[in-house]
Amino acid sequence: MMEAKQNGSHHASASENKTSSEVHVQQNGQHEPAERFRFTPEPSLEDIRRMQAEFTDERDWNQFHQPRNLLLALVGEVGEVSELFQWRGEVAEGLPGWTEAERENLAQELSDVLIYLVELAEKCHVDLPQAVLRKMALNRLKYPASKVHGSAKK
Ligand SMILES: Nc1ccn([C@H]2C[C@H](O)[C@@H](COP(=O)(O)OP(=O)(O)OP(=O)(O)O)O2)c(=O)n1
Repeated sequence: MMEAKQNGSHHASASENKTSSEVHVQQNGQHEPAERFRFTPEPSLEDIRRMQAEFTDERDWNQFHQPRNLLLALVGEVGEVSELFQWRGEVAEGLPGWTEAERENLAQELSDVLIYLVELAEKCHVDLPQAVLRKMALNRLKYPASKVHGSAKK
């Protein structure tokens, strides 16, 4: 977000995150449209885990950060994200009409969710990046593209 502020607009950083060529070839060989929003690659989930561990160690807060407390904190932050969307009706991709302050608020609340999620996984000894890979493999098996293409049915 620092870069976005220096550039004077979130749109600058969002467009930097878009691919320059017409079609981006993903690691799995699939193609995605050039205009799809992308993250910067860093920090990794392990970087986030380490930074949050340093934050809690420096404050002697590990004593409060047991799994159940972290889960409650996570759910509380999800509630704060929900508040930002409350009563707006459906919101289109890219959040057209949202102010910079609203976008920054959302970025902060989503970050809180991620930080608590990562720490909850750490305290439960779930290696989250690897678990995500396993879960996505299961998702692909459960919902073969050839069978479910264009259908949201379960
Ligand atoms: N005991 C705590 C308190 C805070 N944090 C960190 C993780 C979150 O990223 C952020 C949460 O801070 P707040 O509880 O102050 O929540 P908000 O930043 O959302 O503020 P508010 O609830 O006032 O909107 O700080 C933490 O790790 N452990």
